[in-house]
Amino acid sequence: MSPIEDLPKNIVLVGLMGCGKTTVGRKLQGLLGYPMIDTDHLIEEKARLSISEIFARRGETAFRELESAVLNELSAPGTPRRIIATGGGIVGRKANRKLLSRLGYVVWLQAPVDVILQRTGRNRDRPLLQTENPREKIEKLLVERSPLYHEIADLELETSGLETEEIACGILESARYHFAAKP
Ligand SMILES: Nc1ncnc2c1ncn2[C@@H]1O[C@H](COP(=O)(O)OP(=O)(O)O)[C@@H](O)[C@H]1O
Ligand SMILES: O=C(O)C1=C[C@@H](OP(=O)(O)O)[C@@H](O)[C@H](O)C1
Ligand SMILES: [Mg+2]
Repeated sequence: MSPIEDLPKNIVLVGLMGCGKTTVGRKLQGLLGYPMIDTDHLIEEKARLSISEIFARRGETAFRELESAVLNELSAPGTPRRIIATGGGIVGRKANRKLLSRLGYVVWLQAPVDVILQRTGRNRDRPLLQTENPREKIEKLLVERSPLYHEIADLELETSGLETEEIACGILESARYHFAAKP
């Protein structure tokens, strides 16, 4: 596989919780050997609290403020190219969508609701899903957010049934094609 350095932009992963942004981001890092950043991890470092603690102690609005602040920092000019995994709700704000579009090649990772439920049911670190009916919540978020992901996506990828390595390789192949077609 040829190196990513020929790609002119970051790779940005968006999509609902459990679609594999963090995991595929790590896989891309492994394949390419250059840094992967997860906005949720930057938020946790900044707040010195876990995502669940931020939601519990400060509320979702405070979390969204931190998320926008981190995205602004990542958008500063002159930063080296990276793989950026985002939190599923980052597309909620219009200003964030604008920054994400500018930041890189945006990949929307998708999965059916059943698969998302299965993948996210393994742990309790997603406060939005700590409800009586997580399926209903995922369905609602899917309806609300799908047009927002679509608005900024350069690539839309269904991930169910695919290994994370296959997804990462597919992203690289598509990104190369995209930038070759549009230098
Ligand atoms: N393509 C995949 N196939 C199987 N399991 C996956 C796949 N992508 C992610 N997972 C698993 O689903 C869970 C959620 O993945 P994660 O990367 O945290 O998603 P996100 O960051 O989009 O919320 C993790 O346990 C991860 O190992
Ligand atoms: O969809 C959301 O609003 C959220 C998704 C989470 O990230 P992942 O999509 O990586 O799970 C995390 O940012 C937070 O729990 C809120
Ligand atoms: Mg994640």
